[in-house]
Amino acid sequence: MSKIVAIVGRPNVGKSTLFNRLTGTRQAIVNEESGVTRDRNYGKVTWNGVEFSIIDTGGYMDNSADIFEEEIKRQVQLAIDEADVLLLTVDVESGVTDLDLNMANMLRKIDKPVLVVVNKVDNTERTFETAEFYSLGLSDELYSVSSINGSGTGDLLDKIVEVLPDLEPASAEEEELPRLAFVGRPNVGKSSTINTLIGEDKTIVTPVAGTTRDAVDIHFNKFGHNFILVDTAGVRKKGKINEDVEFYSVMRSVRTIENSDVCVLILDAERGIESQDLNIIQLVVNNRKGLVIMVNKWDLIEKDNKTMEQYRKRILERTAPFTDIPIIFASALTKQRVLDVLKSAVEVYENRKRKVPTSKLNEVMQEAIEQHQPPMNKDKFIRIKYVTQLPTLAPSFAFYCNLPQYVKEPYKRYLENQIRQHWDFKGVPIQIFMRKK
Ligand SMILES: Nc1nc2c(ncn2[C@@H]2O[C@H](COP(=O)(O)OP(=O)(O)OP(=O)(O)O)[C@@H](O)[C@H]2O)c(=O)[nH]1
Ligand SMILES: Nc1nc2c(ncn2[C@@H]2O[C@H](COP(=O)(O)OP(=O)(O)OP(=O)(O)O)[C@@H](O)[C@H]2O)c(=O)[nH]1
Repeated sequence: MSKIVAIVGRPNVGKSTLFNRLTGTRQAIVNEESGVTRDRNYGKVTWNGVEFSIIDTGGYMDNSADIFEEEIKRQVQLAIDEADVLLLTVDVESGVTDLDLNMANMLRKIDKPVLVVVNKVDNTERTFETAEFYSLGLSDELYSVSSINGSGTGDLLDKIVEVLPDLEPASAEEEELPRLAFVGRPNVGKSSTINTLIGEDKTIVTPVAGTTRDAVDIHFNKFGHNFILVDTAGVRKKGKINEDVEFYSVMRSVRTIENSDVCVLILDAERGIESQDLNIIQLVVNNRKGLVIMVNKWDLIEKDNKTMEQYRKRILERTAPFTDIPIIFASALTKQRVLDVLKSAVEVYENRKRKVPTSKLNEVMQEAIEQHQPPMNKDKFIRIKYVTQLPTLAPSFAFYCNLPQYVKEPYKRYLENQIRQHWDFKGVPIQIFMRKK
């Protein structure tokens, strides 16, 4: 089960610098070619063996002076709804401001852990200036950090791990059921699809209340398979605000995606695939979950015998380099192909569990490597000796070779494609590692 930490704070206090420091990465995966937008706001951290996600709530708005306080309030409220632990970040250079106080007021009313992080404490003198933040009335302890040089962040991470909720692992029986999630922008037809699926169905076992909030998972049976539909309440609850903003759709999707095995991304056929959809796909891929794309409202499209293929191509142009994705053209309204979506999700679930025997893998891949050797790098020959599939939950492969650092992205993509050509990993992100041998 997922654990989510959100960084909140007014503009310019250093949220994104803190985020980069805590996630230990420069998450600027700007991949212009593939059209996959960068992922500056979401990252995974493992500290003392505990894994959690961090979300930076900043940066979605332009930083002009006329930032609406209303907008900031909404962001904080959403972070409060969606996260398990909140980091209220403040800036020792500017001291306590009205906006800090407003946020503190909102955060004081909730019963989730809130840590006050005083940022920009770059040297000892500045430590003496942090005391004024006790006036926020939020905690007995302040965490003084310098996101720029890293000081204090270890203590902060220790504390985060300490206060994260202990989520009971799901029961053994539940562990084995495929967990499916429906995600997508507002109004694409998520609720309608779920209702079409479970509407009059009498085989629903029980709605199980989520542990941390009002998420409801529904046990469900169709064509001999048992499933869990993840977070149906979150989907079915009507949005109170205009959520057609990237931040909201991503933020709302994080926990749902993390708690699933396979995500069905629903698109509105009349709108096609948009940048927010790509963000959601990025989130699915980062979490190494399975993916099915459902193009909903297909009943509204004027079509001939080429429409579907053209539509499919257009989507895959945007998701590249990940293009081995099932796409189903359906209508929740007329029920056309809605069951195919479910079938496809089950296939993807099985694909994600696929384990390729090492001998067979080497047989096929050695041949592929012989046919197309890794390009020489700095006059050096790269020799790939053998490959194994790692015992991870989602498929990942380690190629052992003499100079792993010299094997570049295009060649890794070649290896991945070869794997995909020989075994069915449709809908499943694959990781390729090069290791020294
Ligand atoms: N001296 C010092 N400056 C810092 C520190 N952390 C961040 N800054 C600077 O503060 C400025 C704002 O940092 P950001 O991380 O962009 O702030 P933010 O809160 O994410 O801002 P928004 O994206 O507008 O919400 C930048 O110039 C940073 O270099 C720090 O620990 N010490
Ligand atoms: N024509 C047509 N309309 C559809 C279809 N599926 C959903 N709709 C309509 O699209 C609108 C939005 O559907 P919802 O199921 O509420 O969408 P949602 O994604 O759950 O929306 P949010 O709760 O806002 O996130 C409703 O008016 C539905 O009747 C479909 O397959 N065809």
